[in-house]
Amino acid sequence: MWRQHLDKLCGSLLLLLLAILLAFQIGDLKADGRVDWWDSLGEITTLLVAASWLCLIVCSRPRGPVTNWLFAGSFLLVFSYSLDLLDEVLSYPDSIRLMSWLESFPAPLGMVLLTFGLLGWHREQLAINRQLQVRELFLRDHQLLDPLTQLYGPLYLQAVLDRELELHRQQQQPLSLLMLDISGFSDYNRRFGIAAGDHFLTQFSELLTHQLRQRDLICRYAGDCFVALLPQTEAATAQVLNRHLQQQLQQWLPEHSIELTGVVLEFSIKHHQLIQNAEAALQLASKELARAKATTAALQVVTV
Ligand SMILES: Nc1nc2c(ncn2[C@@H]2O[C@H](COP(=O)(O)OP(=O)(O)OP(=O)(O)O)[C@@H](O)[C@H]2O)c(=O)[nH]1
Repeated sequence: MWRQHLDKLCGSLLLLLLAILLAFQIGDLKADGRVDWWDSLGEITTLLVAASWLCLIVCSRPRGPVTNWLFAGSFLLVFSYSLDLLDEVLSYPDSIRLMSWLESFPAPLGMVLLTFGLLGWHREQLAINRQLQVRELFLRDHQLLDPLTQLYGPLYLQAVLDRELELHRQQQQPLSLLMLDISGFSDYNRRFGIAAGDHFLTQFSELLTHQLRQRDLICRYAGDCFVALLPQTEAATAQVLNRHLQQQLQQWLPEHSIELTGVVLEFSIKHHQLIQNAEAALQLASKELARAKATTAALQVVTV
């Protein structure tokens, strides 16, 4: 997991190194007797705790905005506390205030960023919990769940889509379906092996689960094909979601030529007689997906 954050880690380490070099450039070493060892011990402990937060974040979090907040927050703490510790062994001329600012300002800013990140993490966790609660209702029926990704399978999707189509007709509310295919996945399997492919599918399913809302339903429709059913959603929102997922995937796997091909079916009230049931809708989406792949379009939008 930490490899995903290599760019951030290198950039941050460089910044810290530059600040330390600057401190040695500006400051002079204090004589031994002037070092307050108890104070230093406290500062070393604080620095180690902040550094361990940073390690935990890079080892356990996928790339994304919430991780960026958490990373930036904890890095600023590490930055501030490192310079604070240097302050114990270096003394700076009274006329130069720069080191004092670099020591003092990043810590409170880091706290604020960390708080934003924790709020995001909290929201994410609530969304996952909600998904888990809904899933729990169906756990006894193992046929409905895909054993690898623990997402719903096509049988459950079909049942819910039939119900949603009925509601859509009765209540005339917008409804969209996003079908996504991972292009280049068989190549990924060949290069890295089936186990790595399985891991990829599991991670991708988690990414989908994080990105969608409480009312959305995510299913693994076939091997590398996923469907998100988006009630009360216009096609434009589904397109934004698709774009967002594309970006996440590019960041996550920049070195592999894996891409998403998507189809958005927007069920319009006017044309609803064209699509009678879930089976017909899924067949149409599969057909449009094949067409999008043939024309190398990233996304096909169809109103039915
Ligand atoms: N690791 C792994 N691979 C799977 C699983 N289910 C299906 N696959 C593989 O997924 C691939 C799906 O085939 P394709 O849709 O032709 O793969 P693709 O390379 O993405 O081809 P295009 O979508 O046409 O670009 C096949 O290589 C399957 O072996 C699974 O559970 N785990």
